[in-house]
Amino acid sequence: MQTWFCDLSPNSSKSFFGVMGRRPVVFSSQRSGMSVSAVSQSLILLLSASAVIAGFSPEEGDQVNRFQQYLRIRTAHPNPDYAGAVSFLSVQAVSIGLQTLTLEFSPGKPLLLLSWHGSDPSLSSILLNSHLDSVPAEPSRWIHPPFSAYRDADGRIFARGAQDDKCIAIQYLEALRNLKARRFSPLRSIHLSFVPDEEIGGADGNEKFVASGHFRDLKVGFVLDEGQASLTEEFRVFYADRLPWSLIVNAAGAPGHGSKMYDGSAMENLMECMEAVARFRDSQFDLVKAGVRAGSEVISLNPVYMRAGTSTSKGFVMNMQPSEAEVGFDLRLPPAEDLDVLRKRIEEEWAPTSRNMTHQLIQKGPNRDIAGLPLVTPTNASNPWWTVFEQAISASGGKLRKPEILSSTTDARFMRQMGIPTLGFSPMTDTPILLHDDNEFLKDTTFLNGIKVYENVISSLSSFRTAT
Ligand SMILES: CSCC[C@H](NC=O)C(=O)O
Ligand SMILES: [Zn+2]
Ligand SMILES: [Zn+2]
Repeated sequence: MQTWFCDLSPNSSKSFFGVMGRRPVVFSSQRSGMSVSAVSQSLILLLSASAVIAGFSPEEGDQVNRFQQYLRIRTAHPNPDYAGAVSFLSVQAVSIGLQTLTLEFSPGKPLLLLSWHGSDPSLSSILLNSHLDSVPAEPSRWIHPPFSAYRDADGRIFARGAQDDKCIAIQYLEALRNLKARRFSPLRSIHLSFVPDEEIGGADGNEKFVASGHFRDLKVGFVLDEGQASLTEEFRVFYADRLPWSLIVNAAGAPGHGSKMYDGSAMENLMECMEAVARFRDSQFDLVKAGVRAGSEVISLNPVYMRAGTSTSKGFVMNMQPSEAEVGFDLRLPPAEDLDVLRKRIEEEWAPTSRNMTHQLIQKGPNRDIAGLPLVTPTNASNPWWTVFEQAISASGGKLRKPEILSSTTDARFMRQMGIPTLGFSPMTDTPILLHDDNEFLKDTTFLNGIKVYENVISSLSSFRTAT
């Protein structure tokens, strides 16, 4: 493994991320001798710009300003500016006094790891995770450009990533900045990971990180990762993700004249598949509509593409029935679901070979932890971390809604796979849920309140003695 000193001067990010060696490459470590002059150059640039915002203290104005700066980095797929994001966050980390380490498990996909060492190294650490990347945005559909971080008269800050999940990245950092200023001293080490590629499945990001020696050496006992906004005054917390599957069904059949009705065409076979799938989908959705189950407690299933027809440079041929047709589905399964039952249903009802159908099932990530258990973090007294977390939320004057399963899927599943208790939590109350949506925003006051919540949560978790 190679080690590189970090140069945080404004123009350096392209060059130092361009250097590759055997994986993972360690690019920087403050401890191992970061260039002071290069860092201070960036710090002067950053810290001299004190932001004055009416109604906020100078410190709060600066915190909002730093959030906006991070939001302006173009981290959307398919070409996220990982180097820019890591460079910005590294400068923040140095200004706070955190140890920095940049890892690269996959070329061009850096992972930033920050550490504040606790006074009792025999205790396990806590890890605060967020992802660097964002989903794309369609600027024409936004009322303010998606990478402007425009703050309107109501304090709403518009940006792709404002909720998902650049807010928590800066809130973690600002909470640590405040704790340092209060001379807080953690018993347990506090680590922050900023990982690439969560939005596209995490295979080159967190999945590789948790399997590495770097991760093992952190001795992580508990993880906080992203959650979702809450429409009410209660915070939401997530103890599991749904398991993501991609299903591709191919149907074959005799081609024929568009005017002829006959049995066994590829399209007829595919329609049979779609009808069977639609019946199952209704059975699940009806449970949600009737209020019997939450949306994340059923199996969701949605067609995401269809491919069929005989096409020429002039378009589809309208009087030919094709010999092949294909449909792709996004499926999400609650964590304790019996996978074999669903596999059997696919084989027998949705894509039976007897109807000339084949299928491909791609499971994205693990569904069991290293002990063979479902990827679920207990939210009761059996998990002392839960108790500490819950009490810290109450102590900060917050209320928690009943713990939920997350509808979608995050990198938390990789930490749960290692048997580490992991909660999904983003402190956003009274906020519309706008992740992956147009006009994603977060209010400045909600953002600032989240910093206070994390101060309580992080200080409690890192002072907690009895769990190992
Ligand atoms: C299939 S894993 C992809 C992870 C992605 N995460 C956020 O949206 C999701 O689609 O849920
Ligand atoms: Zn996210
Ligand atoms: Zn997302």
